[in-house]
Amino acid sequence: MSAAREKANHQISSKRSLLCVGLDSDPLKIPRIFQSMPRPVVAFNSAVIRATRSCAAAYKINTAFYEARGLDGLRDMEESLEHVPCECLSIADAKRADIGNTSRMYARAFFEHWNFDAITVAPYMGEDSLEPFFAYEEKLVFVLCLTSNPGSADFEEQALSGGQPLYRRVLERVRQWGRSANAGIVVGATKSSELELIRREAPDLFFLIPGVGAQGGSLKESAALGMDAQRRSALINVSRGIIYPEGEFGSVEEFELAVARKASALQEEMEGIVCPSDDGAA
Ligand SMILES: O=c1ccn([C@@H]2O[C@H](COP(=O)(O)O)[C@@H](O)[C@H]2O)c(=O)[nH]1
Repeated sequence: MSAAREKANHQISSKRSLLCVGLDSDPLKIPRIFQSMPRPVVAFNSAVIRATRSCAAAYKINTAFYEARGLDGLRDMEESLEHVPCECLSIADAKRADIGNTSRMYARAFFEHWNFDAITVAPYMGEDSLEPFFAYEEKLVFVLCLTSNPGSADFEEQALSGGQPLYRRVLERVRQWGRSANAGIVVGATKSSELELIRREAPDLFFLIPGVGAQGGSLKESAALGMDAQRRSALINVSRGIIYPEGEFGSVEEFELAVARKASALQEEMEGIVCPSDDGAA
């Protein structure tokens, strides 16, 4: 069993939460109080992490928000990763994969250099492009399956010659390729009508479910339909819906309070679904 998967599942059970906080931190959107600090994005991320630590099972760093700023951004990503509590799963939302030779370098970068627990990868180039990621048996590899965006209709939902949609072929293959339970898939929260069927067909995979909040997916449906039979093995990502609370903040503490309120409201919604027998009582 992959250590990363165990770590995530332990967090889900102990925090009664499937919450993955997305650190999609855009320097142009972060509150003014951080702007005058020496490393605004790192200060912002560490405040978000402090405010959400008791509710979050995982943190997802979308690398695009850091790569967009070149070396400064990568330094911020590296330093922010150090603030992610070691008990929580760290996910590099990098959506990589290339010919095997190149994928090995991507896997080394994210799993060895930065030591993320998990990564997102694209299935388009096939088995040899993903094998270098699955070779890290202790990590979790989330393969894009049915994504949350409208463009999922262009390829993922297209039927192959036998009538099966492409995303279901991806699902079938990922189940064969993963090792030591280190395989996962990404399914959008906006695709809740397909989520039930996908979970039935893949009872063993770990699900990463983005698209709640700003993209309109339902938290309750995604949580109820995405978990496995043990009521674990699913993470619901929320990025903008947590990290950018409305209002002006006079201090970091005020900002943290607003973020903590958002995170705990989401955790409370999930608690009764993760632990139904407790009626949500802590
Ligand atoms: O299908 C997908 C795959 C990845 N994402 C990523 O998740 C977050 C969602 O952000 P929100 O602000 O909560 O909408 C973001 O990093 C996306 O790149 C996704 O949305 N859908």
